[in-house]
Amino acid sequence: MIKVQNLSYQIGDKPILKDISLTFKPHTIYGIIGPNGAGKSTLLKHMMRIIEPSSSTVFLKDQDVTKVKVKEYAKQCSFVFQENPRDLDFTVEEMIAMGRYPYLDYMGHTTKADEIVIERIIHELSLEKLRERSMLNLSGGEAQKVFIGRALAQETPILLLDEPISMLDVHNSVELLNRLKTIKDQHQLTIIMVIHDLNLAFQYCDEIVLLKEGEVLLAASRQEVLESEILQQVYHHRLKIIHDHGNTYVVPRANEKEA
Ligand SMILES: Nc1ncnc2c1ncn2[C@@H]1O[C@H](COP(=O)(O)OP(=O)(O)OP(=O)(O)O)[C@@H](O)[C@H]1O
Repeated sequence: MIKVQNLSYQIGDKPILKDISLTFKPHTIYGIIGPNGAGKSTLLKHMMRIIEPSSSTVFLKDQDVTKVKVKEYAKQCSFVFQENPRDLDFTVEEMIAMGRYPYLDYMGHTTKADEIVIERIIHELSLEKLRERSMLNLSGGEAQKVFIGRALAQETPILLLDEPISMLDVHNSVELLNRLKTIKDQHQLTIIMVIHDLNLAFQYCDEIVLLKEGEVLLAASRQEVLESEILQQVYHHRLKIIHDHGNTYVVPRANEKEA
């Protein structure tokens, strides 16, 4: 279980996060949503420790994360950043293999067990045809899938993803979200992702955290958030909510800006 407690953060005199407290439980997909600049990535960066949180604000299994060794943290939490480096002269297979680094011995050797995981991830993300290709000449979407594969190869109980589908086409987005849902169910994972696509957020996320101007306005089940008027107010846009054969679709209404 990962928990954020009274987390505030400012840059200069600009408050970016305001007293955020959230508890993320296992076997749940969380969608962090909110308008541009709301503080979504900054919140995730604190949980990733890209921005080292001040003490007693982020806890992993009740332990202050600032006291957890980086390699130990890497066995518990894997990340995919919003912007990933593209100038990496490694093959796709080598990149996925990097996800195994917390488990390697001091010589950095992979074992048969590591190779089985790497093969499985390559297969599950349909990366077979790209496995020998250099990261240098992949498309944006292909590279994004590889970074997600590297995180999955870490086999952590917690997965933090900053806009994991931002570069993927419709088919690849849905395929990836289906895969995440399956591994969440199989391994009781906690998946926390920043996601802009409200329609997909409400189809795949069990819980929604709605941020605005550094504050949590609502953290609740997707159903509760859907039923709340606050969603349309925050985005200043009317949304059409369609229930069809057990699915719920959230669609922005064209030409109807202000809610
Ligand atoms: N280094 C920085 N210096 C000044 N302001 C910053 C810095 N980093 C982030 N900010 C500001 O902090 C706020 C929150 O940024 P953040 O990237 O967390 O938002 P976000 O909700 O993820 O936005 P988006 O949806 O556009 O990705 C924004 O107003 C941003 O301009």
